[in-house]
Amino acid sequence: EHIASFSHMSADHASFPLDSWLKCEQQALKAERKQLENYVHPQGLYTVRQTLARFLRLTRGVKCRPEQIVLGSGTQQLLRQLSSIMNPDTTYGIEEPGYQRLRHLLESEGRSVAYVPLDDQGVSMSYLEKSRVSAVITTPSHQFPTGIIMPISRRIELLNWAVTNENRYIIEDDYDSEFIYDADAVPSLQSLDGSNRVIYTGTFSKSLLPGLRISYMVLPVPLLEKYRDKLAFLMSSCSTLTQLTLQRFIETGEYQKHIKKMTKLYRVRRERLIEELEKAFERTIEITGANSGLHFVVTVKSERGEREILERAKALGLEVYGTSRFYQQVYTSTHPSLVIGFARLSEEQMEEAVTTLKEAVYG
Ligand SMILES: Cc1ncc(COP(=O)(O)O)c(/C=N/[C@@H](CCC(=O)O)COc2ccccc2)c1O
Repeated sequence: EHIASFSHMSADHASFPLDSWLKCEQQALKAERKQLENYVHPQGLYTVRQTLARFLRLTRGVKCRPEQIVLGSGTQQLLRQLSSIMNPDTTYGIEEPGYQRLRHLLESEGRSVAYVPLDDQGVSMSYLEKSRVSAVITTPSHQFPTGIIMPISRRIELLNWAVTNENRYIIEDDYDSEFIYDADAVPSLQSLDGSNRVIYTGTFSKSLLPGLRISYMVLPVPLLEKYRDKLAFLMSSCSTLTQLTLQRFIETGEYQKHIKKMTKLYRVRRERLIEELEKAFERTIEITGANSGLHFVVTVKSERGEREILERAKALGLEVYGTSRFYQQVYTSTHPSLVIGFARLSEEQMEEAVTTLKEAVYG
């Protein structure tokens, strides 16, 4: 067992509003027996999609009708469905560094994949324009793992890139968009898209629990028609009970209340952690990508490479991940960088965790 964890792969489960979730679940079980006795619409219950459409418009400016939403048991399942209705010779662009599980999924489906390097504003347009990528998968709200927030100017450039060729798409993975600290929420790419180029995906894994397995995708109308042609045989892949519970949880305002509470809690934790890190490491670290999400990146000036630092951290009982795991290419950098998550780190553990990290890096 770890003494402390900087894992970016966990939400703060201790703060999950179990009582109100259970209440919504019991109400759903009682009031919606009919729905539970049958198979529901392949895209998920229409009434749940109505709630989600309203919620996405309110929180992310996403413009869509319930018909365009597909509920799924995780982002990977939705991407698998999407890649089966898109042009088979699409080349998918994955951010480098980026979320490798989506790359593995696309490769396992035999799709062609290329990597798209980043600059300090997100996906590099100069690279994209020269590449054969026709569908770029991007995480503009808090780039995974660097934490870059894509500014509006780059979003416009990206949309212009997409409209210059009708085979081009942007898959906006709005992961980690719920928690924003010292930055204004930037409108989603989908809300700026007037040409049916953006497929918007999101998940409740971070704001609620990854184990609920409830994620969603918003299809532009032309792709919705393809979805109906090719995938009408599918059954909804996420539990009807979870769908109905989530609907109540949103409709009763519990969800927004939870986000407000967690944003306050995470903001305090993030500030405390940054203070502790700067105190312990003085000017030998650089902290980036800290303005939103549940993790940031710490780059250290140390002769030790990432692998050695992680091995030492492990031996000291500290869970922490490096950024090289998010590169398709071998990543050799002079200064190793670590993904520092703070969702699961309590304030009591913080000082010890930082001291242990310093021991791993410089000890
Ligand atoms: C970019 C990106 N997009 C979507 C997802 C979520 O996918 P879904 O849960 O299937 O909808 C992840 C999950 N990334 C996960 C793993 C990252 C890694 O492999 O190192 C981390 O996910 C969680 C982190 C905290 C709390 C809950 C989940 C994604 O990193």
